[in-house]
Amino acid sequence: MNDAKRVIVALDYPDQLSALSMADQLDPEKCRVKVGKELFTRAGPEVVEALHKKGFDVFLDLKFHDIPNTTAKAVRAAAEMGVWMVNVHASGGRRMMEAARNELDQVNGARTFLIAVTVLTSMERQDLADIGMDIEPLEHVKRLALLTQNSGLDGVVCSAQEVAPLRQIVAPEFQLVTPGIRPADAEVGDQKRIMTPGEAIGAGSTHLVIGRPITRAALPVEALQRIENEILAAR
Ligand SMILES: O=c1ccn([C@@H]2O[C@H](COP(=O)(O)O)[C@@H](O)[C@H]2O)c(=O)[nH]1
Repeated sequence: MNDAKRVIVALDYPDQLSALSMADQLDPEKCRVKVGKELFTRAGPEVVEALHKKGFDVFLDLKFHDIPNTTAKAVRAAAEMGVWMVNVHASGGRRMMEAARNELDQVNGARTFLIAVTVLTSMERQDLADIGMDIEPLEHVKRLALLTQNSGLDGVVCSAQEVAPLRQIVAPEFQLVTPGIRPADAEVGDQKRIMTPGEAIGAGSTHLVIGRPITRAALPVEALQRIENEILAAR
């Protein structure tokens, strides 16, 4: 694991210009970037291509959740763009995830990581109850992580709070990608299941997805540097 690239900066911007101007302040040798629903819906594949030209590994975070055929073809389209990582929702089920895995394996030369979202880090027990699930987030995350692994995917998105228990039940190479990262002095916002960068690395997160604590900081580069220092100290 290249420790210098543990951080994935979420480029949650409403236009390509803002996203690329943030990217220009980052070093592709030190971090990766994430393109999510807002930016991709506004700017499309062009922004992914522009980030690739700048040398960044791109996590295309579109969280596909549809019938198996539609999801598989969307994953293929992402892989054909050459993204480093793409994701689906694990709650789409085994057949959906297997179809996505099989389709991805047919893309020549692509080595795109395919992972699945378990329970969104913005959700807590009450949110699961609201959608008819009487279960602790951790229990549901464990169940979905095992289903994801058994469906042949490379890892999951989960909270860093779940990393230590998940490490007990998944393979060592299974990736645990964790958003909901908040430095001690950062605003929590809409996230619920959070951890600091140091705690997340200490727990065994493979990659930390961090957006607003960097992109909305008065000095984003300095904010990222503080996070990198915290990560180094926690190793
Ligand atoms: O469970 C999830 C899955 C994805 N995300 C995404 O990560 C970033 C987090 O941004 P912050 O500004 O650091 O909160 C954002 O793009 C989400 O779409 C997540 O937060 N939780």
